[in-house]
Amino acid sequence: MLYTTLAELAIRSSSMNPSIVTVAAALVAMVRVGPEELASRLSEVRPVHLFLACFLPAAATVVYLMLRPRAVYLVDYAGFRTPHTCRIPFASFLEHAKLVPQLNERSIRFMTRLLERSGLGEETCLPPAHHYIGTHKYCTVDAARAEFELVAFSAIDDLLAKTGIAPEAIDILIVNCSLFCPTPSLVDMIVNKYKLRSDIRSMHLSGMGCSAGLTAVGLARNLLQVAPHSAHALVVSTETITPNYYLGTERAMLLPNCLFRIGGAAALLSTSPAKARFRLKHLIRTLTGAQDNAYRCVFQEEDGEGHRGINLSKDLMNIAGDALKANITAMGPLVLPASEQLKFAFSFVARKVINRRVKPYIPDFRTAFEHFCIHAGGRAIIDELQKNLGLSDEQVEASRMTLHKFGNTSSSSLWYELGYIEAKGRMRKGDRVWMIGFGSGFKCNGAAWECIQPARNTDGPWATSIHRYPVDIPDVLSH
Ligand SMILES: CC(C)(COP(=O)(O)OP(=O)(O)OC[C@H]1O[C@@H](n2cnc3c(N)ncnc32)[C@H](O)[C@@H]1OP(=O)(O)O)[C@@H](O)C(=O)NCCC(=O)NCCSC(=O)CC(=O)O
Repeated sequence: MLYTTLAELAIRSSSMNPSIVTVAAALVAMVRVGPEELASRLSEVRPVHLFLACFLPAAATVVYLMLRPRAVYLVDYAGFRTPHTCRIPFASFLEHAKLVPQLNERSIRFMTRLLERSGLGEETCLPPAHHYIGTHKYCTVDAARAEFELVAFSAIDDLLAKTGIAPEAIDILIVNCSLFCPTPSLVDMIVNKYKLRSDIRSMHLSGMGCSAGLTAVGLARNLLQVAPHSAHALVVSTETITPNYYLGTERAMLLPNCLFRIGGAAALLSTSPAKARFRLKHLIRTLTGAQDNAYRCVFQEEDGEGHRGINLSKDLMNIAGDALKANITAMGPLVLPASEQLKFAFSFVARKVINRRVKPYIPDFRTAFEHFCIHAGGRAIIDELQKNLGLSDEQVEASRMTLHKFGNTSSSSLWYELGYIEAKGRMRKGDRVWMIGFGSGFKCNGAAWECIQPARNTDGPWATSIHRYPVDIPDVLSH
């Protein structure tokens, strides 16, 4: 009787733990049957039954553990600290542009207008070659390599110093850089510089646009599933600006000259939680390139006069909005609390069944994330996301300030933003971060991280300027 009561108590008090409930239930059953009946039943058990009873659950557990996806962690990351010598205030940028014979007065006026409205500040940087007069003559393959070396090697040096990981411990190396793709590849340059192992798995993602940083993280996550336990994957994300200065007069191709700036970041991922700072919870990739307008909205081409550049479509904001919708439809169920999902489901059903004019419910992602890193692709992108996701000014502060301080640094902008949040001391253990990248293709990639260990110091690209941020960014900058 006492045993029965104890077991029943155990069942009640352990309502949250199924294994305790199972053991307690077995105990109750045994007590109810009685010792003699139990002994006679046990004597009927044959060795084969015992073997199967032990072996099958053990085998199932081993198979489950082997097939279960391994958790992937961000050990740490480091952003390239832009040197003061590469700074390009608006006045210098425009004065320099006036000296480029291919650019006419109308183009200069247009670029001036764009810069004033772009959300960029006076401290963004261009690579050394863009500071020379007669720029195009200096934009050689050697100069482009030098830019990559400056950015990537500095970021990797910082990362290795921070993490204390030796280069030989790197098992996987992925570089994403969209527009500069030399041979030997950028990956080979890193292997050569750091004398990495000959059995390293290495990949260079080119032509994949500004959202490729998260594509690289997703690829690293997948490769880490089949690598030895506790393997390390180094991801380097950058865009080499040197060979991409547009020298024509097409407005849609002049826009990148005004927005893109030098920058890059290195991130170390591992399946080992030791020393890790963040855990990768989810990564969702959306590619809408099957639609012609989405495919062509960020397009490298030659203009009518043969000048090569990147054509940014005016339709980009609508296309990005559609890609975002598809991405959050997949991300939402994984991260949103049940209440938000129910509200969304009700509005969906109401629209389908009752009236199509019922406003669709946009889930409140602030219930799922404490921090947001939105690709700093341009002021309009951040404005649009802030509006669509109902984010506060503080929640988009990291994106706006990154655009102001560093410009559009392509895929590395997300890491500068994470760095901003940490440098401001806003990251807490357990906080959830949503990174949203956009880029040519057209792609929208999203990653959800959980903080395990906030940064211990503010060393990094924001170290010398964080005390001046946030700054006020007017819609139109007046000089
Ligand atoms: C450039 C802006 C800051 C300007 O903002 P404003 O709202 O103040 O002004 P606006 O939109 O009226 O534009 C000002 C003038 O520029 C012109 N204009 C704007 N965008 C243009 C475009 N893509 N092509 C040609 N002209 C363009 C407008 O017609 C207008 O000229 P007029 O007054 O004469 O009509 C903003 O439009 C912006 O942030 N756009 C998004 C930039 C972008 O595409 N970023 C993604 C980069 S790609 C990326 O990051 C990923 C990747 O590469 O993979």
